[in-house]
This record gives sequence, structure tokens and C-alpha cells, in this order.
Amino acid sequence: MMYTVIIPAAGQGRRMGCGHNKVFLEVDGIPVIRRTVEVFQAHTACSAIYLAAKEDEIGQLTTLLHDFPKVRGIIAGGSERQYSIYNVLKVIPKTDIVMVHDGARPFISHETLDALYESALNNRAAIAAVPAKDTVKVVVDGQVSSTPERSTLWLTQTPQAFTYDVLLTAYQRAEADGFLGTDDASLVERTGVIVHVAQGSYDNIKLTTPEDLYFAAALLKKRGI
Ligand SMILES: Nc1ccn([C@@H]2O[C@H](COP(=O)(O)OP(=O)(O)OP(=O)(O)O)[C@@H](O)[C@H]2O)c(=O)n1
Ligand SMILES: C[C@](O)(CO)[C@H](O)COP(=O)(O)O
Repeated sequence: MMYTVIIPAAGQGRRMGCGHNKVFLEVDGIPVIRRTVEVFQAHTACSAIYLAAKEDEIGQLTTLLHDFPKVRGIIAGGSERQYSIYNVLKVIPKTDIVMVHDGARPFISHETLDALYESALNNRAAIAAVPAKDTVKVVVDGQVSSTPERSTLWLTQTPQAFTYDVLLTAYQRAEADGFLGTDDASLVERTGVIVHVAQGSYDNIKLTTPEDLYFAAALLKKRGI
């Protein structure tokens, strides 16, 4: 059994403030998206890599990733992360497990991929996540509305892994209902499928704002890269 990974890389990078799609930012001389794709290229259980890209960046990505043979397709994304992923999901060949992983998360490890893949095989749906370290408040109009019990709070990451049918059904249902979620698991949860949690790593950051680039440099130093 193998898995196919869908890597959404069709964003604007607005919060990064770099004026372009942040997946092309170089971290220690290597573009973020190459670092991310490289991990899956080297992961034995990964059989195919598909990316969602902005229409006018497909050529650039094709060139940038030309030496990764597992990259089978780079598909035009959409206006939202969910639509980008769905555009790809609709065209990939049927497979056992589909993983979805943000192109902006280059520090994913094979250890997390192994754990997630195993859980998806056993449970049909699994996500990588880490326990919240800070107290989280629900804030409405600048006022605290509630403080959820921290021991129940996990910070959701990607990859998120599902059987092909579970994920496709969830996306079809979300489209039919006009539901827009911020991760793939929220679409699956609303279909009644139980999503399991695999322990992720605090290293698996999503490069979102400029401060994240400082952490990225420190992570590379920690890994001796
Ligand atoms: N319409 C979109 C939006 C996001 N993404 C991808 O989904 C991942 C997570 O999204 P995010 O971190 O929000 O990236 P951006 O949308 O680029 O960031 P911002 O919201 O700051 O513009 C990124 O790899 C991004 O390229 C995508 O493929 N299609
Ligand atoms: C999917 C995700 O990475 C889980 O934390 C996150 O929801 C993506 O959010 P974004 O605003 O699209 O980066």
C-alpha cells in the first residue's frame, strides 16, 4: 500500500508580506517548496506527488521541481486552499491513501509521515497535531467569551491523511453544502467519520508570517543543514 500526496502551493503569501507566493522564498538558499517536495520524494511509502499552483506559476514550479520523478502533476489551484486541493483531488488516479500537506510546511519529518500513514491505514482519517502550549481564549468583539480546557486543545498541522473515498466524499459534500473549512479534516468530520490524531512535531511549522523565517533558520541550524 502506498499514498499519494497533494501539496497545495497556490497561495498569495499575504501574511508573509514578501510580495509574492511564499513557497518560492529561499530558506538557506533552497526554495521552500523544494524542501517540502524533497521530503515526500524521499519517503518510500509515497508513490506520487501532485501540487496545486497558481495558473501563472505552473511553469515556474515545473522547472523548479523537474528533478523529482514522483511529481506527477501540477494543477491550477483556486481562490481558497480548499478549492486548490479539490481541483487536484478531482483529477488524481484513485489510490489507497491521500495525504494533504501544505507546501509552506517544509520541516515535516519521515517519522511524522510514518505515524500518520499508519494511522490512516488503520483509522481511515488522521491528522498531525501537537498539544497547545498556551492557554487559548475564544474572543468575540475584543472580549473573552470562553477559555476552553487546554488539555483538550491540539494545534492542527498537516499532513492530514485519509482513504481516498473518505476524502473525496467529504469534498463533494462540502461543495454541495457550500461549506468552506480551514483544513481538510473539518470537511471529513462533518461527514461523521472519526478523525484520529497522530503526534506531530513542534518543528513542523507553517511559514506564515515573517517571524516564522527566524524559526526556519534555527530549525536548519538544529538539523545541521
Ligand atoms: N488558494 C490557496 C491558498 C493557499 N494555498 C496553499 O495552502 C497552504 C497553506 O495556506 P497559507 O499558509 O494560508 O498560504 P497563503 O494563502 O499563501 O498565505 P496568506 O493567507 O497569508 O496569503 C500554502 O502552502 C498555500 O500555498 C493554496 O494552494 N491555494
Ligand atoms: C491546514 C492548516 O495548516 C492546519 O493548521 C491550516 O488551517 C492552514 O491555514 P491557512 O490559513 O490556509 O494557512
